[in-house]
Amino acid sequence: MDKLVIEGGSPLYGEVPISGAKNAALPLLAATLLAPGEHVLENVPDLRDTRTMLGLLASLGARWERDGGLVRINADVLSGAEAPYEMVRTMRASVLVLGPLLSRLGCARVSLPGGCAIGARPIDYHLKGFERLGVETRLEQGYVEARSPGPLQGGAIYFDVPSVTGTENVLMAAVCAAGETHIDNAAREPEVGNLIDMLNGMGACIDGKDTDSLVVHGVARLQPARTAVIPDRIETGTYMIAVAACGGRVLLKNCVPEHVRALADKLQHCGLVIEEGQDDMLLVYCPDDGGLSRCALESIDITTRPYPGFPTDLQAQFMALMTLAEGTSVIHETIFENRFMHVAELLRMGADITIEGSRAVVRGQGRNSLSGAPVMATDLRASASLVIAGLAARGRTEISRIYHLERGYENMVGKLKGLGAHIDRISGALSSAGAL
Ligand SMILES: CC(=O)N[C@H]1[C@@H](OP(=O)(O)OP(=O)(O)OC[C@H]2O[C@@H](n3ccc(=O)[nH]c3=O)[C@H](O)[C@@H]2O)O[C@H](CO)[C@@H](O)[C@@H]1O
Ligand SMILES: C=C(OP(=O)(O)O)C(=O)O
Repeated sequence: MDKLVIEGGSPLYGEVPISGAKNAALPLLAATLLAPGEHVLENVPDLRDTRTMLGLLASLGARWERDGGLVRINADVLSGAEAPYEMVRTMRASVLVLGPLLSRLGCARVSLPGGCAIGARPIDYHLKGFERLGVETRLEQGYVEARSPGPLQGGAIYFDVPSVTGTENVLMAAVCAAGETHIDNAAREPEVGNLIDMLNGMGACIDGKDTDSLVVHGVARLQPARTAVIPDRIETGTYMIAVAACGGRVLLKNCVPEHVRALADKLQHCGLVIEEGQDDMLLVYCPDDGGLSRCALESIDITTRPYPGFPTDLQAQFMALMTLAEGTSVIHETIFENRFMHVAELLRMGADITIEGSRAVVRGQGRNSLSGAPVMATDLRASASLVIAGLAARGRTEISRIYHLERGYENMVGKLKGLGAHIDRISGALSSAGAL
């Protein structure tokens, strides 16, 4: 099994380019199923998840080619309407093809994703939303079978909890439904806004972008468009936290400072200096304390919330940071019921954390408190938290099961090496040879 090997203790210096957002690229790729013709997407990150989505689109009949971040997709003829279990189980966001297939073909068969390491993650809001548009849904042999007896009709949908992919899926189903669709308590994440921009560029008529109340005025048809994927705010936040953990001074390029406001506010409280440059730059550094560039970190509490609140996708990374702070931090996870898988691994590195229901109490023991250890990644952001802990720890950390990380971080090893980190990816063959 491939591993990451990190020799911790080096501050980070330099520049890092932020990639396109996984969570924006996935719905944009799915949306290309909505209209025949050639769609062009820019700034598409090359990740395991975007490859899986391109594989899924190809299995539905779409043709695509990729040149760096530029992806051209042509979905003139759809040859199927099914997303099989083998694909959905490796990437839950495969359910995002349900909405476009319903809009284009009036039917779809998509495997239920099931739970994952961070929680049960049902898709009942998606299905209720489709039903409000006149779609009949049933569960058969682990698959959602959705069919519209006639043309889709606009309807009124209220989400009990704002769901990101639920909002995206219903938007894509509703764009060509007759009449108006109202989505209330919709998700306001920037990735939803990116999808709305793409859909409106294709000829859809959606009002209410960036609010929790969306109105879709159904249109007869859509045409392809050219759309750029927004910068990844979770990748941006991960590197910001890494600088806070390791010390140093890093310029983050091609990011949207506004999208990481909740994190920046917490990090500034902890002692990090953050300067917004031009629109697409953030300079983060730990003020110098006698040449070591490793200021003392103050602890602070966080509660995860839907955007613009503190993102659950940065909770694990922030927890790694709080183990290095002076004082106690309470981390309250309100979005997913089981998103503390990283705690057991951080304990192996010397952290002092106890879990009390949906709260983790982190007793920070200062900057030099973690020591390297062999640890195992359990999900995407848990993996990122272990990388941050490993970068800040004394000695060597080996992280196994890194395929989780590769779902969502483009070239993380290369980017960190570019900042001076001592991190390498070693292949399974090499690591077992080393063990002999
Ligand atoms: C591909 C993608 O964009 N993934 C993101 C998306 O996931 P995803 O869209 O799956 O997450 P949701 O926003 O839907 O989940 C929010 C909450 O609603 C619950 N819920 C959701 C749908 C539903 O039908 N029923 C239900 O009960 C979930 O269990 C969770 O407690 O938003 C999450 C929350 O910001 C992020 O962590 C994920 O990185
Ligand atoms: C939970 C995440 O992704 P997904 O919804 O694709 O599982 C994530 O990006 O942190």
